[in-house]
Amino acid sequence: VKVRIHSVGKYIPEKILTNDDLTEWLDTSDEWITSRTGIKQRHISTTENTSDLCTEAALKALGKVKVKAEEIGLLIVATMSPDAHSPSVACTVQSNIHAKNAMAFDINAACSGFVYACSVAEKMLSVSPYQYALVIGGEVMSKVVDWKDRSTAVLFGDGAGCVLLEKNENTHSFIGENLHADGSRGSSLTSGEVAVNNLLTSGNKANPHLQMNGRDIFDFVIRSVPKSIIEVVEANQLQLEEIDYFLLHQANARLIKAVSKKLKQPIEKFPQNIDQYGNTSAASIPILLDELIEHGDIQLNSNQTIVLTGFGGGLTWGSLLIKL
Ligand SMILES: O=C(O)C1CCN(c2ccc(-c3cc(CO)ccc3Cl)cn2)CC1
Repeated sequence: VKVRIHSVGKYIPEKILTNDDLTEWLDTSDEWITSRTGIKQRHISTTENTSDLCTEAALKALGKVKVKAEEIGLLIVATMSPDAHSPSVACTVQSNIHAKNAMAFDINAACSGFVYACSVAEKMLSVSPYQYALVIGGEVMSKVVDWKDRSTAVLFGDGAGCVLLEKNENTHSFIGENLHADGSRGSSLTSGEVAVNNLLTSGNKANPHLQMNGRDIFDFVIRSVPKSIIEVVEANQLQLEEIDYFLLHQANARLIKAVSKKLKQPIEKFPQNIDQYGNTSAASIPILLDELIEHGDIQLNSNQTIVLTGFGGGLTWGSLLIKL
C-alpha cells in the first residue's frame, strides 16, 4: 500500500510584529535580529489558539481537493503549544471540521513534530480502512515564550500548516526516513514545565516559559542535521544532487546556510521564509511546503524529490525522503 501527499494548506494569524515593533518592548534591534537570525517579522495570534489555527489550515487543505471530512480516518496534530493537555488539539480540530470517523491525537516532538507525525500517520494510514489522514503542525509560540527574555522572544512566531495524506495503489510519496532523539540533552530547550505540587508537596518550582541554550542547540544541529540528511538519501540509493529541495525547519537563516555548505548543495535548494514568520516550531515545514506549492516551485505529482528535516527540543531530529 502506498501513501502520498494529496494536498497542503496553511493558516497564519493576521497580526504582524516587525523587529522594530519589538524594540518598543525589548532591548533589541532590527539589526541584531536580522543579522543573527534572518527574521524580519513574525505573526502573533491575539484571539486564536492553536486549535483554531490548525482548523483553518486543515480546511484550506481539504478545500483544495474534493475530500469530505468523514473520509478522514486519522488526524494527528504536532504541537508544543497546545490549547490544553486535554482535550488534545487534534480532537478539537476533529470536532471543528466534523471528521467524525477520524481517530485523533497530538504528538509533541517540538520542532521535529511534523516529520515525526508524518512518519506515524503514513504507517497508521497504510493499515487503516480509511483513505485519508490529516497531519497538522500548529503552534502559538507567542503564549509559551518569555516576553522578558530577548534572547528567545524575538525568535518565535505563530502559525499552522497541514498536509492531507492519501492511501492509494500506484504512487508512493514516502521513500525513506530516519528519526532520532537524544533525551540526555533535553535540558537545552525546555517549555511548559509542570512541577509536582499536590496535597503532600508544595513549593516545587517549574518554568512554564520556553528556555533555550542557543549555543548547545546550534552545535547539535550543525553536527546532527547534515548526517541525518546524508543518511536518508544514501540509504535509499540516491545522491544529494538528485534532491530538488531540502525543506529544513525554519529555525535560523545562518544555520540553514551552514547546513547547505556542509552538504555542498546550493542555497537555492534550501528555501526559506523565516524572514516572514520567525520560528513556528512544528508548523514551519508544512507552512514552507504550502508556500513552495503556491509559488509553483514544487508541484504534487511532479516526480520531484524533496527531503523534510526537523530538529529541536527533546532533543529530537529527523528527515523524511519524499517523492512527490
Ligand atoms: O547570538 C546568536 O546568533 C543567536 C544564537 C542562538 N540562536 C538560535 C539558537 C537555536 C535556535 C534553534 C531553535 C529551535 C527551536 O525551534 C530549533 C533549532 C534551532 Cl537551531 C535558533 N536560534 C539565535 C541567534
